[in-house]
Amino acid sequence: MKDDVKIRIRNLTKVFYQKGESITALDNVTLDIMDGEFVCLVGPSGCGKTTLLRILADLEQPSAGGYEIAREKEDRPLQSMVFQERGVIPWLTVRDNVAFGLEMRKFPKKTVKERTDYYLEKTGLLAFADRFPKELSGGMKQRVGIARAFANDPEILLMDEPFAALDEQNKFILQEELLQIWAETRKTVLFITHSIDEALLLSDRILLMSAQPGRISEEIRVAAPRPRTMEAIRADPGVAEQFVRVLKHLQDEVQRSRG
Ligand SMILES: Nc1ncnc2c1ncn2[C@@H]1O[C@H](COP(=O)(O)OP(=O)(O)OP(=O)(O)O)[C@@H](O)[C@H]1O
Repeated sequence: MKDDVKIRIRNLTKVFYQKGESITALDNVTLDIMDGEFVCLVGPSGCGKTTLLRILADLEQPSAGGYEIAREKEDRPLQSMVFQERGVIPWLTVRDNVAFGLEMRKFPKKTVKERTDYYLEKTGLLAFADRFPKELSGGMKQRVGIARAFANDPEILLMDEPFAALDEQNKFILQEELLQIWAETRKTVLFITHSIDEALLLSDRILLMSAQPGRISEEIRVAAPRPRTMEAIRADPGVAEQFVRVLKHLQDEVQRSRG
């Protein structure tokens, strides 16, 4: 694989069969994601975003085509996934949730503690390390999922609308925390969102998908300088133009799929 390509997707097609009908969720998707790139997938509901992530997470098999994730270290998991919900294990404390992947891989106790503490601190969870998920707010639970994903030190991170269920205030805080951790680790991230603001704040590149069957129909490079804040993004005229472009794309695709 070319040096700096982290995820290479070639002619990926996924067809689901249900009750005698076939649904083409992904149609011939070809795409390279570079090492350390933050890419957001945006598209109308049902266009195949989650299907693409699930294939890259090895939870679903492609019908045709394939993908490759460049491996840098042998002892790393290929990918960690952060979901909108269901991301925490209810019977484990916050600390044990974050340490889970590392424990499974049988790292020395000292390494597990150091790495767990580091990400607990980064996500503001150190003081809550001994609590159980039912004692946490929605925002804190999402922090646990993020801390665990980064602590695992995977080759790539896959995030499926991790902030969608949070209120605006919490969402802004978590988005900026995520950006800080990402800036330190420079993990390759593929992130699904329905929020144009979120995509513009986080991404190096936004991939716009067409309504079913899902294809990548356009890409937008977000040139705004980093580190970014929502205030700066909202005040940037270039970004405002890109907002309108993404919005128009979504409106056109929704119209097309209805019509
Ligand atoms: N296991 C499955 N069996 C049958 N059809 C499926 C299955 N999983 C997904 N689909 C169909 O594939 C299409 C793409 O679904 P997917 O969940 O990937 O879309 P999405 O873009 O993530 O949608 P949303 O934005 O609403 O979450 C949809 O039509 C969906 O109904």
